[in-house]
Amino acid sequence: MQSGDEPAAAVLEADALCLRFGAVEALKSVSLRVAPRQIHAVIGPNGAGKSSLLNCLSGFYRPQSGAVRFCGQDISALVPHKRAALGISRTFQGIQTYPSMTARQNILTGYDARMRTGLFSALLYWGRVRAEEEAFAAKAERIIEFLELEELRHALVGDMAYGMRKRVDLGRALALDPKILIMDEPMAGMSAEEKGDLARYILDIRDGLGIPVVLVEHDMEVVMDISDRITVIDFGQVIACGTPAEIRADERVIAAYLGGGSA
Ligand SMILES: Nc1ncnc2c1ncn2[C@@H]1O[C@H](COP(=O)(O)OP(=O)(O)OP(=O)(O)O)[C@@H](O)[C@H]1O
Repeated sequence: MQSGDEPAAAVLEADALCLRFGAVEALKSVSLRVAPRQIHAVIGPNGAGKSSLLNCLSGFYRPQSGAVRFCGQDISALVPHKRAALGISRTFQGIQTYPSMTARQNILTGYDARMRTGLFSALLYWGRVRAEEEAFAAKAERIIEFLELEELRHALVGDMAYGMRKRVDLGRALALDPKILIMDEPMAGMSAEEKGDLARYILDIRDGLGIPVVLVEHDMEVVMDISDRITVIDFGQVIACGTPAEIRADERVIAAYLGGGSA
């Protein structure tokens, strides 16, 4: 685990984001900085603005003001697939896998966004396409090993238990060769055992792959166990940011949760 000290450089940074939906102020000047090799959780009661923040980071929502920076570059104007191509990968609530495809095929779909060779040049440079495909197949195999999916490599995802489907979904997100991984409620709907497994993979993603993770999660036990840093949002505002120990002792956080949070 990292210390609670503010690190020098941020991989991903939100700076004073303001997001409105009509009269609803979903985010009121929200800032966040994710350091290298950091698991950074975003928590808060229902409707606090957590998913809105993730959507601003990955480009699905465009805040009215504020900026999003990735490795120092202002990416506020970039659409989601351009952010993905830079290395900002994301998993969503629920399942994003294709049920009629195998685990391996699903993971390979993650590479589609990275294929450098377009259709026209593919016709001209068949060899280059083959080389690219072989490289992706080798990488997919490493992800299969990393996520311990060897025995399910050729199994149809639609036949798998929920936790395994979520694991394949994570594999698809890792196929992007991300420089950061954003996860929206990854533990939702999982059994205690599945949560334990996923928590271990998230820690391995940080420690083994060196990829920082931003996650929104309602399971406080998991959040407190695996996070290096936690940002707490309430009514669209950051009310606290610190280590799990600091957040646990924070009076505003306790009040926000006891005062009506169901998270
Ligand atoms: N696309 C949208 N259109 C209109 N209002 C929205 C939209 N997305 C979010 N909101 C509103 O913005 C506020 C913040 O919602 P958001 O989903 O970000 O909260 P949350 O913290 O993720 O909640 P939960 O934990 O319940 O998922 C809420 O009042 C919500 O109704």
